[in-house]
Amino acid sequence: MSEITSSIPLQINPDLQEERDKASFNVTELTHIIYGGIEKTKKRKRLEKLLFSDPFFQEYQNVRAFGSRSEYYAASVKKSTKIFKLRRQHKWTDEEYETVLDICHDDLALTLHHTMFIPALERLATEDQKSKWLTLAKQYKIIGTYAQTELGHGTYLQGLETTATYDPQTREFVMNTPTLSAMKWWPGSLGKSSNHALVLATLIISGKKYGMHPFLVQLRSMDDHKVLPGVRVGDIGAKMGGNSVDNGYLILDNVRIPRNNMLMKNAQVSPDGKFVTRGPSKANYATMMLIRVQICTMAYQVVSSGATIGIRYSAVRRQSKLDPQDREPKILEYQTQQYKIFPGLAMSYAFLFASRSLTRKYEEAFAEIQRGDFKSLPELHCLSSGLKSFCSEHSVRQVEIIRQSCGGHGYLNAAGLGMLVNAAAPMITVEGENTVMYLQLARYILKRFAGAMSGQQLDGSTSYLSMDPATYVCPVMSETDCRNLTALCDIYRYRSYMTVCRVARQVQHDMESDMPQHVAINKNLVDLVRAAKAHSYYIVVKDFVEGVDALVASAPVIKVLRTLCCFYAAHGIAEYSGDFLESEAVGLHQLKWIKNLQVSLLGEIRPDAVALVDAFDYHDITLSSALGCYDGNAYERLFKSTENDPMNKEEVHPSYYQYLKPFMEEMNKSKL
Ligand SMILES: CC/C=C\C/C=C\C/C=C\CCCC(=O)SCCNC(=O)CCNC(=O)[C@H](O)C(C)(C)COP(=O)(O)OP(=O)(O)OC[C@H]1O[C@@H](n2cnc3c(N)ncnc32)[C@H](O)[C@@H]1OP(=O)(O)O
Ligand SMILES: Cc1cc2nc3c(=O)[nH]c(=O)nc-3n(C[C@H](O)[C@H](O)[C@H](O)COP(=O)(O)OP(=O)(O)OC[C@H]3O[C@@H](n4cnc5c(N)ncnc54)[C@H](O)[C@@H]3O)c2cc1C
Repeated sequence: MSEITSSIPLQINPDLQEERDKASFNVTELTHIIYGGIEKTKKRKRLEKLLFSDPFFQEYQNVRAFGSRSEYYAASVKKSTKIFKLRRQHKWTDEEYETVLDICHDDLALTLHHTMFIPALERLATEDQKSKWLTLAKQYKIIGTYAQTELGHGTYLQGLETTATYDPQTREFVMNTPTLSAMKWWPGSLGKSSNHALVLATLIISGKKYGMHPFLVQLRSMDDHKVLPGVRVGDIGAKMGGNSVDNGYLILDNVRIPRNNMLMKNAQVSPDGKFVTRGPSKANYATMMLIRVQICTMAYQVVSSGATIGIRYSAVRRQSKLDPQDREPKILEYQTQQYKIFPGLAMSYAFLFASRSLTRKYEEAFAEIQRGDFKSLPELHCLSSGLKSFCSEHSVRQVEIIRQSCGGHGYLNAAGLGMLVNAAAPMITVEGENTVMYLQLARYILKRFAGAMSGQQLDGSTSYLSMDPATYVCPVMSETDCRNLTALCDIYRYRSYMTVCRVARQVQHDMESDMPQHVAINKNLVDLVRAAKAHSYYIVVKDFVEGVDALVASAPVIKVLRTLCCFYAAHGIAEYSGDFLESEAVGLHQLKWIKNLQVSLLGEIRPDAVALVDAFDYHDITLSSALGCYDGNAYERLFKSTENDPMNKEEVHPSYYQYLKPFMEEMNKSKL
């Protein structure tokens, strides 16, 4: 009788335990730092226990892995409603609710209601409108989405074709989709879930266009969820990932809504059709900025989840030989394996500090904006655009590298990595496609650089553009200097300065050669994006260094974070060495030292790798990975996962009787 069963051992895999035993720092201390203190960690654990004691959350994983699209969507609606009900029952604060969403770590079918519809009402509605709709939305008496993107335009908001034409006779707006390309296409939770949508449309009064404004449109009956007259709505189809969400299309055929359904915090239309605006013209873009900031945090969650799976698995997977006399080593021993996974580990901590710093700046600026002071808006728009792009681009790429580092098993859904990559991939596109967002930052940097050239004193994230480049001497004079975080940060700053300076000069030169501005800009777009990336890299490194410097923690925790920070900065210089050399931020000697350091840091990080991912403290259900489970019993869990596979339900699959059996019979009879 075979001893092989699909039961999961009760004990931790000794290979993983060995890693935990040799950690140089206290994991719990780092967990508290990551989650903002002991109380917050405890609260998160309580919420986790409450959620995951319900067997539904375990069952949900199976539907996610093996269910049809429709079953997955239905389970996700159930999950959303369960969470909404729990929120009411336990009177969760907004912060507690955010924590629950982080724990769930998965696209909820009704996610847009929470992530965009409510924040948009908060930002774009008047106080009167809020007391009506925000209250209804928060009580889930209406379910809404944010319908901005159209089939023809997502990026270029001035090109949106949906119209809201004011009719002063009836004091209504007529909402219309005039062309195929004008139909709303992509909004999450639109296809099947929402009964309301915040529709972003071009306002027209007496034939004159007044730009993009938000309008609340009811789509479905509140009695039976049937689609209302004049409305056509549906799901846009299966996607690479995120298939629990019903991204939808919407066609409005001259649907009339009351005047008060235009959200009028930033601009009003009076009953007799007069248009009055308040605040800057981009005030209606406020919700997008919030989500861009949140995407940086999502990028941290994505890459830290990937790193957790990759590192735990690499500590229990043994393969090949290093020492011919010894047993097969853990794959984590191979330097090449460390080189694939540790950049993701270091990036996780870099993005933790960078997203924290960005969120703080956002909250400060948002408070000012609420008071009617918009002075920090341009800086915040550009900082969030750049970091959203940088963090999403790097995290998605890194998790794919980690997936590859897990060999064949990384390709299984049960590994959790493919789903993670596919669910995270849209971060690159949503809330402003990354290239477009980098270019928003580049445009701002060019203006600031021109200001600095004309003697303006700059503040904020671009203040370094007023530096005198002639004073720069590479601060790394010896191999030991390479460990100096301030020196590494200075190298990034100078590389960014030079990249900006070069493209600014080129654009200026092209324009002085009588090239129209738009031609000169287009001729330099690649370098403009490169400048925006260099600036964003500098900001992330700076936030990491400053974050670690400001930490109040034990010496071992500080030491391990400084090592990671050093590795993150050194790895970036090695990876983009061409840019660093070209800008003369480093010379060949320094580059060689930094590359050597990068490799030797792999060995320094190695003993703490498992502890560093344990500190993220992800629940197994949140990670949803047979390879990355806390107990390290990866093989048992992989085998166990096959039990739920509908392919294994019957010993003989129905397709055998339908196709294979008759085919085999035919083949056996054949004389050929
Ligand atoms: C694990 C999880 C994984 C995945 C998650 C996936 C999905 C779930 C999450 C979210 C759902 C996604 C929801 C959406 O995608 S909603 C749709 C989002 N759409 C966009 O973001 C559109 C992008 N386009 C734009 O924002 C704009 O069109 C633009 C590119 C910025 C250009 O705007 P435009 O009006 O044409 O302006 P310009 O003429 O180019 O610039 C004028 C001036 O305005 C400044 N500006 C632009 N935007 C802003 C802003 N938001 N705030 C402040 N200022 C802004 C711009 O810098 C320029 O300034 P100048 O001083 O240079 O004139
Ligand atoms: C999963 C998912 C969920 C979404 N959810 C929502 C939602 O809830 N609500 C909503 O309204 N929308 C939603 N969207 C739409 C999303 O916001 C848009 O797809 C996004 O803004 C990008 O716009 P686009 O698709 O028009 O890309 P395009 O602009 O067509 O981009 C295509 C290419 O053109 C390039 N390009 C475009 N303009 C420029 C330029 N000016 N300079 C240089 N290059 C340029 C881009 O860099 C890119 O390479 C969602 C999309 C996805 C994938």
